[in-house]
Order: sequence, then structure tokens, then C-alpha cells
Amino acid sequence: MTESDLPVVQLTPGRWGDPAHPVDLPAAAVDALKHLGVRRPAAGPVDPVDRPGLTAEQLSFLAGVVGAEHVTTDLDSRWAHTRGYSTPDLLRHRAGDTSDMPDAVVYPGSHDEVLAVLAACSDHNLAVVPSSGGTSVVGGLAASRRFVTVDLRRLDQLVEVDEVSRTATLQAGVRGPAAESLLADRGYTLGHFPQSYEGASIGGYAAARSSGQSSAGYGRFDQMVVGLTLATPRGTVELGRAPMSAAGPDLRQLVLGSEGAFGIITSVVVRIRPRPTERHFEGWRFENFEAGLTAIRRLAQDGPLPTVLRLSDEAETAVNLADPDVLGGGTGGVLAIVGFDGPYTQATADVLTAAGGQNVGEGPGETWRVGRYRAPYLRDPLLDEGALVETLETAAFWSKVPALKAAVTGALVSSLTDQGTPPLVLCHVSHVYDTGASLYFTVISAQTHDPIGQWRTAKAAASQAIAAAGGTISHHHGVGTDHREAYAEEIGPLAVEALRAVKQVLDPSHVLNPGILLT
Ligand SMILES: Cc1cc2nc3c(=O)[nH]c(=O)nc-3n(C[C@H](O)[C@H](O)[C@H](O)COP(=O)(O)OP(=O)(O)OC[C@H]3O[C@@H](n4cnc5c(N)ncnc54)[C@H](O)[C@@H]3O)c2cc1C
Repeated sequence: MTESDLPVVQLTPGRWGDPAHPVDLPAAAVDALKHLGVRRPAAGPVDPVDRPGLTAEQLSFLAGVVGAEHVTTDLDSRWAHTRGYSTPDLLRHRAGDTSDMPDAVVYPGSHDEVLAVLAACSDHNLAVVPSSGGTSVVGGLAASRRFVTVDLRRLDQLVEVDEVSRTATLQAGVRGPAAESLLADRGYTLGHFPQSYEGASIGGYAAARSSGQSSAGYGRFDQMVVGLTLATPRGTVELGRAPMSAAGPDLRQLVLGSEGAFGIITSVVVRIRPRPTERHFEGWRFENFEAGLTAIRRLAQDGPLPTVLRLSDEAETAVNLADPDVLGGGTGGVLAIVGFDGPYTQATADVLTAAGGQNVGEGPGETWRVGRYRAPYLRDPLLDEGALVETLETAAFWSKVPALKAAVTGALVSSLTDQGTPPLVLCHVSHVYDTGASLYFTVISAQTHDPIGQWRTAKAAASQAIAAAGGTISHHHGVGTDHREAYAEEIGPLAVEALRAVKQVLDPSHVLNPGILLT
């Protein structure tokens, strides 16, 4: 089975993934939670109580644009569009917290309808939050004032494939598996497989600068985009006349990562590649994280890079691999996953061997490949048991990666231990470049009586550690509302002012995603 065979999952609010295929916690995990002092909460989820919103009559101007059947104000639709899938989002959902609920959901069916919705909302001073897949984990779907959600799911077409240039034009609402399936019918792949693949969409990948698990071979999503169309309250911006250009700054890069603050991306032109005819995934064992880091840096800098390259630290290796025999019968050590779309590259294996790696075969690689979209399903049963579980990510230049890892781990451990809930912190290198890499952390501890505040405190400590150690506040999740202040500090006041000036031109009424990306 490949990614093009996977179905689009209709996400249910407040729980990740396909409700028809939940994941039970393995017994070993339940035991581990006891060691962390995790206790099942007494109270269960609370149903949301509707709060007075805008009425259908007040929103009739939207019905005039998209048709009454494409504007909804009912509680179920609005609740389903309330926030995304960070752990604080899920906890607020369980608490029945409707404070960030949209007043309506609008489903435009074309670029022109998106333009008309934006113009109408500007005229009525009504804030707009675009939603493509709705999988944001950085508070990217919760505006700071009353808003309508513009759900782009009706923009679900593969518009064009240019086989000579190897590009495809995809509309913003095409979800990951649908894009892959549409391209597979023509013999192509996009090669973009984030762990949220089952639910996330083309528009969200572009808006939040997503990076997929095959980034070593296919690149980040922003590297795949060669053109895009942006609807703004003032009209259309079309970018990407040629693959590369020296005609001024590359404005595509200004839109990529703008998270709906400058406009709504309605379609993108992406680079595509022929579908691979074979795939191989295998595990490599290294004595410790530092040795593994040196090995994967060699591949990233001197090649040849495989398609998938990730390296777990000791803690993550121990948790993910219940069977130590998988690591060649050795005790301890760390595991790297190395995947190839296309023929196996012996030269890659030679570099890893020369750097002290031991090939432990296809078993761990296949286990990872088969389970890679199931891992996030574990979060909900962990929360049910009373665990606090959340992830965060960052990136830095290679020379700073070891100190960054130590600083973030230390900050999380001290903050959560100080709160009486010592955590387990797992880490892996998730994406590599010739100049640096990204680190992805998973944190598990018992919940306090206020798990949202508990995580806010721990995340603040981690964010400070990231800044002090020279990392970025986000490698691929984006800014949203959660990282807004840290992002402003990272780029400095003059750069923030420049972004505000761009917003002022494109969105003079400030209706687009207020409070997201920028204050
Ligand atoms: C379990 C899980 C695993 C994840 N794994 C990964 C991963 O491996 N890699 C990764 O990169 N991310 C990952 N994410 C984060 C998330 O999936 C990505 O940020 C993704 O790019 C969001 O896509 P989306 O279509 O769901 O966007 P949305 O959540 O709908 O939107 C994201 C932001 O962009 C804005 N926006 C949405 N559509 C548009 C548009 N068309 N034009 C302008 N602005 C728009 C929204 O208002 C919001 O601020 C994960 C999330 C979860 C829950």
C-alpha cells in the first residue's frame, strides 16, 4: 500500500484521525503511565453549549455570494470548525469551550467566490479564518475576534498537469490523499507526506510551510511550490510566471507561510515527479545520538541522500522499540530510519556504515512505514488516561543542534518537574539539510489540575530555550497564535513592521486571520 491508496479521513472534532479505526494503548504504555504518576481524570468530556452568534439573516450577504446552502450557522458545523488539533485545542474541546467558535462556516466553490466573500466580509467588517484541512497545531484557526470560517473543501480539483514541465495545478482544498491519488492516476507523485496527511490540504501546506516525512528526497512543501494564486480583499495576486526569476524579490515566499493573514491561497502550481516503482525502508543502529547525528549530517552534506531520513534519540528509540532484538540484539543505541523511493542506493548505506552505523534490516523500516500515520492516534487515549502529551519542533544549523536538543530537553524537564509532573521527553531529527536539521520533541507527563496552563508554562520554557540556543520557533508547524510573540522576537520589530505594511496593503480592513501570525 502506498500513500495514494490511503483514504481522506473526515476528521471528527476534538479527536485525531479516523473514528472508525481508533488505536488502543498498548499495555506497556499503560504501565509506563503509572511510573509517571498519571491518573485517569474523574470528569469526562463536556458537550458544548451554543452561544449567541450571528444569525442567518445577519449573514445573508454571504448567502448572496455563495448560495444559502453553502453558509451554515448550526452548532455542529461551527463546533467542528472550532480550533485545530494541538493538545490545548483538544483539551479545550473536551471542556466544551466554545470561546473560539466561528459564527458561521462558508463554503465557496471557486476563486471568484472566495474573492467575493473577502470583499463582502471587508465591507461588513467581519473577520475571516480560512480553513483548508483544519489540522493546525499552533492556534492558527482561532481569530482574536468574532469570525466566519471560510472552508475551502469545495476547491478540490486537480486543474492541470503540465507533463513537459512536470508541474500540477491543485486547488487549495484538495486533501493530501486526494492529491496523491489524482496525481497517481497520471503516473505522478507529489511526495509530500506529513504525519497529518490523512486530513491536511494543499492550501494549508502552503499557508503554513509544511514539511513531510519524505523531505530528504522531495523537499519541503514550500520548495515544491512554483506558482500560486492568492485571493485578497482587494483582488487577485498571481505569482510564479517562471520556475525561477531575477525579477525582484520572490513574492511567492512572502505568501508561503503567511497563514491566511495576507489572503487566501486558492490554488498552487507544484513540482511533481514520476511515481516510484519500488520503495525500501530499513533501520540503522548507532551507538548513541551523537554518532547518528554525525552520520546523517554526512549524508545531508555530501550525499547521496535517501528519500526518508530520521534519527531517534535514546529515549525515543527505547520507547518505540519494545523489542531490543530489533537493534541487532544490541542493548541501547539509537535507531535511524532510512527510506528510498526508487532503487536502493548502496552508496548511502556505505556512508552510514563508514560512520559507524549497523544495518538492522527492513523490519524496523517497515514497522515505521506501516505505523507512521497511526502514531498520532495514540494521543487521544493517552489524554483519556490523564496524561499530558504534546509535541513541539524547531530547527538550527548543524553546529547548534546538540546544544539545542539539550537546552529544550532540559527546559521541559525542569518546568514540568517544578510543576510536580516529571516528564518523559523523546526527540528525533525529522528533517535534514546541508546546513542544519530540525528536531521534533514529544513530551509525556501526568496532568495537573490545569493541564492547559501546565503546558503553557512548559512550552514557554521550551520556547525561551529555543531562542537562547539559536533555534527557530517553528520548522514546519507555523506561527498561528501560539508562536506569534516568539516569532516577532525572532525576526525583530523592523521586519514585523514590514509584514504589517504588506498586510495593510492587501487587507486594509484587517479582516483576515486577526491575531494569527501578527498582532
Ligand atoms: C497529528 C498531526 C500531525 C502533524 N504532522 C505534521 C507534519 O508531519 N508536518 C507538517 O508540516 N505539519 C504537521 N502537522 C501540522 C499541520 O498538519 C500542518 O500545519 C498543515 O500544513 C496544515 O494544513 P491544513 O490544510 O490542515 O491547514 P489548516 O489547519 O486549515 O490551516 C493552517 C493555517 O493556514 C491558514 N490557511 C488554511 N488554508 C489557507 C489558504 N488556502 N490560504 C491561506 N491561509 C490558509 C489557516 O487559517 C491556518 O492559520 C500535524 C498536525 C497534526 C494534528
